[in-house]
Amino acid sequence: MTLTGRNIIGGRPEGEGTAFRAVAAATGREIEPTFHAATADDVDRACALADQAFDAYRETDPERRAAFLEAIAQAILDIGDSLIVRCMEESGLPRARLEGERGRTVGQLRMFAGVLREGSFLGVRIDPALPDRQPLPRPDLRLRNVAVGPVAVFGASNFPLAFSVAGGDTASALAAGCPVVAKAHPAHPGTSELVGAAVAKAAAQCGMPEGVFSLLFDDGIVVGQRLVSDSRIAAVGFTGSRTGGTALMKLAAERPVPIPVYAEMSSINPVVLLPDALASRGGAIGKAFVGALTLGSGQFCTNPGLVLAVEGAGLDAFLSGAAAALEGVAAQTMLTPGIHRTYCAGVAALEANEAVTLLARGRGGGETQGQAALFATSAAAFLADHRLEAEVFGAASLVVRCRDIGEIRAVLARLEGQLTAALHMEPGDHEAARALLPMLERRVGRILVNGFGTGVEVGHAMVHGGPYPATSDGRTTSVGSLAIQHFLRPVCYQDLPDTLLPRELQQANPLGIPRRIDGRHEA
Ligand SMILES: NC(=O)C1=CN([C@@H]2O[C@H](COP(=O)(O)OP(=O)(O)OC[C@H]3O[C@@H](n4cnc5c(N)ncnc54)[C@H](OP(=O)(O)O)[C@@H]3O)[C@@H](O)[C@H]2O)C=CC1
Ligand SMILES: O=C(O)CCC(=O)C(=O)O
Repeated sequence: MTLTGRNIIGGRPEGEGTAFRAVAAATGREIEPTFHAATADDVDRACALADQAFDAYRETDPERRAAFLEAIAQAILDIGDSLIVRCMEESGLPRARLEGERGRTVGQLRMFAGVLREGSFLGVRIDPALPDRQPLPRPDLRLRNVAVGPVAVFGASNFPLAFSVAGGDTASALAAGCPVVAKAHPAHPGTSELVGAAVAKAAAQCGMPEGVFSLLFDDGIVVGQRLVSDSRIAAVGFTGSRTGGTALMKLAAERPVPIPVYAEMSSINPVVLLPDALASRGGAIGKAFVGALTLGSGQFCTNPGLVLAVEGAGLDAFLSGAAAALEGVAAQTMLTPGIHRTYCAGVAALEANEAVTLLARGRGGGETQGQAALFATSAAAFLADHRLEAEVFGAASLVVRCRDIGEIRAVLARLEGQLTAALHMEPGDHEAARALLPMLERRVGRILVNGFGTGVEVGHAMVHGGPYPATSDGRTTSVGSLAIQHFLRPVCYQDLPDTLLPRELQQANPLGIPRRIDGRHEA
């Protein structure tokens, strides 16, 4: 497909706004074609069409929406290798990673098709009338979840496929019955147009209303701000920086009608190395840790940015194993010049901190490449300096040397909300781990053992979330089937005649979906 460089509004390429070009991540050179940022009129039209599409789209049969999601998945695969090639050029990410990410994107869309067919996302609850109840009769009460309305989705720079135009937020919003207006990340506009055209093609094939999906470009923040401020937008999905996410939360909260922003933001993902694990395999954990730290140049919100351990021979073995592995790691191209600059500034700030020691660095590289780095400090210094808790987005991590488990607890108690926490343990560490679990449950969305949080599994039991600032709303997840809850809200129907009820609530259960009757699952 030839790129047009134009927004996709109601299925058509449109727009003559400010021109900009994509930049090749590896060279910093501009790439063809010229893209056009959405104007105020473009944003208005995309939102108006989404609003017009909403009522028809939200009442489409779950089966039709499932077929639509599957058609999007197929249309993305049908783009073929040109999608991977363009994405490699724009993001600097390697082929194998992007092919895997495409598989995840397609898998995610298909998973939500399965969620629609299974039906429990509708959350149907029925409390049948009790006309003879004393002292008062009970009315007939029937609850189902409905779609919230048009959703604005912000593509993420670090996952140009799985967290972007047809990524998790778009898949869950479309599954819920919400039209989507996607804002392409300016780091990969060509990839975004290719995927956006695939979504538009699938919408046309499946006879969906034209406003069900639009894609808008911008190389600044104005389009995103207009979108979040538009009265027809009912919710926002975002993956990116804490600065960007909190700015959008503020904007959404200040609207005449405030709306939820589901932002997945910063996390340093503490890794706790417990004593027996360190004693028995400290060096091997160090090597595995470097693999997780440097994957994708560390540009993951699940990157292990903080390591906590009690001082001793086991920690020394971990550090030697990690340093030896890190010194062999080549510098890797980072996603954008801005992300590279921010990473270098974060590393420089750690280097300049007198309480921090540089333990090892990866191999040096070119102007756009991130050089991995491992630092250490004491628990006392960490507790005294809030700056050491800041996310350095890239392959840098800080080891906090603790005198005992009590200091590990003290550091964990200080941490902000996180996406993940990892515990490395042997059976002899179980008691120590048990004592840490309640503290971790309060602070993180996912607790894992003998591994690292990078590479989130897409499934039904996944939580990719966590208390603020990991996300704007720790009650939910942005990966996995539960993410559909972002874009649903419950409505109760009291004493409606059966013929007026939506089909999922009708007495005969014509859709054959799981329901709770009087608090119990229907047999
Ligand atoms: N923890 C994580 O998962 C991630 C963290 N980051 C962090 O974010 C930094 C920048 O990376 P980036 O991916 O561009 O993330 P940003 O949060 O800066 O941007 C994400 C998207 O939001 C838009 N945006 C940002 N701020 C606003 C605002 N105030 N109003 C409206 N829209 C806004 C951006 O537009 P535009 O780009 O046009 O300005 C972009 O489309 C990284 O260096 C890293 O520190 C990044 C990715 C993931
Ligand atoms: O580790 C992953 O697979 C997902 C990471 C993520 O959500 C992010 O970096 O934004």
